[in-house]
Amino acid sequence: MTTIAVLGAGKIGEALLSGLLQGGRPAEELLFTEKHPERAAELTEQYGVEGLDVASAAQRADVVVVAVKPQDIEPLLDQLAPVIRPGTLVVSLCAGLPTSLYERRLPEGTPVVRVMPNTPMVVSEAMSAISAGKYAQAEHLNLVDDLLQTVGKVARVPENQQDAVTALSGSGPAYFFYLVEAMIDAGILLGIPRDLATRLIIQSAVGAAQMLNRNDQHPVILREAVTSPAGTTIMAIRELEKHGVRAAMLAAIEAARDRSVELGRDHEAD
Ligand SMILES: NC(=O)C1=CN([C@@H]2O[C@H](COP(=O)(O)OP(=O)(O)OC[C@H]3O[C@@H](n4cnc5c(N)ncnc54)[C@H](OP(=O)(O)O)[C@@H]3O)[C@@H](O)[C@H]2O)C=CC1
Ligand SMILES: O=C(O)[C@@H]1CCC=N1
Repeated sequence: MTTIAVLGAGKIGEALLSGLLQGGRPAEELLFTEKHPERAAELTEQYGVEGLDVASAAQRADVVVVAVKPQDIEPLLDQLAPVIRPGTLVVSLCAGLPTSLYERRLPEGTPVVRVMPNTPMVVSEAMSAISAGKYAQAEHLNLVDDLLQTVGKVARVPENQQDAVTALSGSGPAYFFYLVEAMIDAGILLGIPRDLATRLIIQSAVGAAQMLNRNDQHPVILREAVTSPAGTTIMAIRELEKHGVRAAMLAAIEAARDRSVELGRDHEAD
């Protein structure tokens, strides 16, 4: 039995708890900590998972998953450092934070794995990228890989790619939601009722995602197959190009990468 404590059961922490439960992990093997007692009570009622304080969770956990905002890491490490048991595996889900931060602040030799997951974890379709810290061995990386495979797909990446990965797949679902939102608005502009516009666009997104997921055709080929000569799609593509949507996407993802780097810099050693 491997006991996993999620420290900070907010959006991604809750997604992980619910994904692991859906993946068949028993509630008795999961713990969480939360700042607000009302939220902790709600989560326990909904998932049957026990909420504890950091010290009690650290006493019982074999794996500690850190899922607080990067800006909240320092007080959490202050709480964790004196109570974590030797050999406990620390898994960080935090954007920007390097494994070296944990290695510096927690007892010497603490194994750390940095992970960038995403919220489709709630439907067991997460994309998680994992990187080993200085003291993490193959067994630690394998354990995290197995754990995350129950909630989606896993890629192993060098830690120096994690800021870019954060910008691509960590934030990635938000870009798709944004696009869906904009397309539904376009439906409203064209006089389609919101419910119908929403159904049309969501099913188009689901179908397109499944075609992409078949892995046998490049997105360009799929787009070309929709784009008839002198037809409707090419008129739309011309507008997208005119408005610089591709360039906007490149600049947006670069800005997200830069913010991830900045979040890590805030916690560099003096
Ligand atoms: N949301 C996402 O799609 C993704 C997020 N991440 C990363 O996951 C982390 C969490 O993000 P997200 O879930 O969105 O953020 P949330 O703010 O939703 O969740 C963090 C939770 O932790 C609580 N918290 C803060 N400090 C402590 C503490 N010392 N002990 C216990 N609980 C604490 C917060 O309470 P309070 O709100 O009161 O401060 C909040 O409920 C971030 O580092 C983010 O970079 C990674 C990938 C995707
Ligand atoms: O926006 C954020 O900072 C977090 C990290 C990746 C997705 N959400």
